[in-house]
Amino acid sequence: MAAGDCPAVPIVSLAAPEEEATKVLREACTKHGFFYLVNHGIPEELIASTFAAQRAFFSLPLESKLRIAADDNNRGYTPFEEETLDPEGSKRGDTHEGLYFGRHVEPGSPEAALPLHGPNQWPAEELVPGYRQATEAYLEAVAALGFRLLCLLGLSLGLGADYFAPLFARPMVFLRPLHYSAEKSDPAQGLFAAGGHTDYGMLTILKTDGTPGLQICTDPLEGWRDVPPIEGAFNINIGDMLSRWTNGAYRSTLHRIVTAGGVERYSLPFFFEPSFDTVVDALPQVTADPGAEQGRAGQGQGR
Ligand SMILES: O=C(O)CCC(=O)C(=O)O
Ligand SMILES: [Fe+2]
Repeated sequence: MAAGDCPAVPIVSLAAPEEEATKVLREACTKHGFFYLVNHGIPEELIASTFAAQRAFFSLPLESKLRIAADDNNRGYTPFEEETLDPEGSKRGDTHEGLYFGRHVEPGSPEAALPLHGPNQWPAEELVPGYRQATEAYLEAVAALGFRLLCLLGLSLGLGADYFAPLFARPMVFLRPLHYSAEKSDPAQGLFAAGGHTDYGMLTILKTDGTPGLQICTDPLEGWRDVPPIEGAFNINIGDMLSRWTNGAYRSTLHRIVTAGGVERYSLPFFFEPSFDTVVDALPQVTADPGAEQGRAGQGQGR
């Protein structure tokens, strides 16, 4: 089957009757590992103000950005080409810079002793007025959306709407605002905006500025195919953790960002993971489709 013949990535609507949304979700997660989400309830103004805040931050001089360089808890700024999501397939680092923000954890609290837990690093208010307010509001809204999706995921797996929430009592969340340069990607030369990888966690809730670039590979024989932006929609994908939880029934699909050049790209991936002490093991009551994991063979690395 040629890449062009692949069925398109499904669209899940939160306004649809629950039974229908659950059915589309299951189909999407077993076949693609990706879906679009519409009627999600996150106001467009909040999304617009969050993107505006990121543009303002990333346009600062490098030394200002480095003042909040990522710390040991993986919170803060990472410069262009620092990250290489597919080290085997890349000749240079990925052409993006980014930031990480998590759930605020008070320094000195028992939780702060855990890896990756701690306070966020915010740019100074006078450097980027309103940055923190917009970004925190977005983080909160998208985390609430994550909890709504957990209900649907539980239903779609026959586990019940309330199965996952207790395992996310103190969720590990990371918002990762990204800024891609206008440099054209060149896969043949090992140059990527973001190299091929799977996400390591449960669920990624991605908003982009509408600039194309996202590609997925569900089967190495089919190659890479575009997942074009749909106005107003989120792109959601399953990570390695949920794939393991479901015995591979829900796929963690390879994806990458390949940019056409001449235009910068901004995106807001949000990584939604269970509490630090949640044990993730294959659920005996969920069975895998034969070959569900076949598209993952040996490319890229998890993030
Ligand atoms: O920038 C994007 O559109 C997606 C980035 C991505 O796949 C990631 O950060 O894991
Ligand atoms: Fe990713």
